[in-house]
Amino acid sequence: MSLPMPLAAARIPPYFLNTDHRQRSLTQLRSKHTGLEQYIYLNGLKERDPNLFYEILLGNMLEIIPILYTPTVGDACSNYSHIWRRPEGLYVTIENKGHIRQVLRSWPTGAAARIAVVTDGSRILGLGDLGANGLPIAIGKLDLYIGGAGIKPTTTVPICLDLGTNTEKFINDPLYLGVRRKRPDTAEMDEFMNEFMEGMKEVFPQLLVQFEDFSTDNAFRYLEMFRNKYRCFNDDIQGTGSVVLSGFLNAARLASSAAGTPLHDQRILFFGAGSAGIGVAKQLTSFFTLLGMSEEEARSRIYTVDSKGLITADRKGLQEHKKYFARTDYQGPPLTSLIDIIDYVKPTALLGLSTIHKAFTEDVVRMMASFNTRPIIFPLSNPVSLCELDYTDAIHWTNGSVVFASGSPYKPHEFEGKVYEPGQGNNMYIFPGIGMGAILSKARHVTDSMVEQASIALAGSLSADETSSELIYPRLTRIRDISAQIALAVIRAAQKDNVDENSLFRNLSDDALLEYIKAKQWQPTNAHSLPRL
Ligand SMILES: O=C([O-])CC(=O)C(=O)O
Ligand SMILES: [Mg+2]
Repeated sequence: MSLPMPLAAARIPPYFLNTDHRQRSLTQLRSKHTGLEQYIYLNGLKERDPNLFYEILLGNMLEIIPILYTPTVGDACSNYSHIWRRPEGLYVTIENKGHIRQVLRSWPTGAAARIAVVTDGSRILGLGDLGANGLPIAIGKLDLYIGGAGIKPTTTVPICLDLGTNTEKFINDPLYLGVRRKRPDTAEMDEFMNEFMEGMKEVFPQLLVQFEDFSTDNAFRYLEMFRNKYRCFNDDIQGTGSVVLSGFLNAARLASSAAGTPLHDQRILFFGAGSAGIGVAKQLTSFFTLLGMSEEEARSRIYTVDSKGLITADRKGLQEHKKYFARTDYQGPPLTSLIDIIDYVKPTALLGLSTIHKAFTEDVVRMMASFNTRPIIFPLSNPVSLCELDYTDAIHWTNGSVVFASGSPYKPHEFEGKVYEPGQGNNMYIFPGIGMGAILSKARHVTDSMVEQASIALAGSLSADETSSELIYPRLTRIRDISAQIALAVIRAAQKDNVDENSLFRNLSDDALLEYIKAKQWQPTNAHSLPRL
């Protein structure tokens, strides 16, 4: 409602402008008792006053990101049909098949859109098929694009593809917001996805599409189908692959300076062989080949484990995406328990992408520490309630020798007089920079080398202080700077691969280009926000 000025002024409390409304909002936020209430509060603040919302996000990242993003966004998704307040993203449903373009055209900012995060809700974090409740993960990722890379809010589009859900509980919930049907078969879904992607290209010609939290088979399938046709990437395969490679490189450096194990002697055990597990394994092997290893040699460094145990090539009915890393050199009876597998493999690094809470038991962790001076243990499943290992346990059971990164945040921990800081191996360090680089260079596609260079740039971005504190990822408060450096590396890789359509950058020096990228980063205006009347 807009009122004539004198009347409008009369409705603002007389001393309002002399008070710090940002502080008031933070106090209100902190008075909420659960993460979900804080999420709802922030969501309301974003609607009332987006500038203030982003100011608060940028000024308090360590506090706010775990609410908008993992772990609390997991609660927001699980409960979305119940906490829903207002439209805040685009739903494209299976019932829209045949006229998806019209639905896309209803998005208010139209062709100005630059980045869409698209989920079909079928595998939200490690929480499974949440159907139409998946939208908050797309919103959370885009808030990180805005906060972490400086993408302009009005150019972002969160999209939930509502193709039904196989989770009975939602179909039976009277408040469930989605279409009440089971998910379609592959043929029907392919038709839908083809029409959707064609429509996206037509309605939003400048758009980068980030696929998020699709079930494993579909994650690989649509990445392969679309990666050479559209400007797109998959965050769970490529983003997670890239961020974990980066943390692994820094972890291996720390571990090898303690034990002298060179990079090519690492044995890496993946507990979990879904899109993230296999995505990370592929990123690591591809990097090893850059170091001069043969593909065979690189692949032999990797062991994968799923719910049935060590994945071996002789196993019947192995899913397609698991075949590449299936072992051909193990002959005995199937190895099913993690402890037996660790005893057989003697890994230097144990990576968890299983969504099995506390799967890394005391025995497992102590065994890792028994043959590694600095065991590398990354329990990466999200949210925290599904993480394979708590940070405090990791520190205690290894006497502080662990090199640790989890997918969701943990607080620093004091042990025997020393404060240990955990790493967060979450794709949030990578996707904002990949996105910004792809958008600015107008890359036709997101190539493997753009993803790989993002990872190398992140690994090399530690400050002297972060290196001396033995961190493997930079501190989150520096994410805007880090994203700019990653974007620079991504643009250079796009140029080398000849997929850039913005040739202006080719003549700029790295310093000049970095400056340009930073100048492009959107800032909330600091005009003192007035309440909307
Ligand atoms: O969203 C996150 O925190 C990381 C991620 O992509 C996932 O777990 O699916
Ligand atoms: Mg994800």
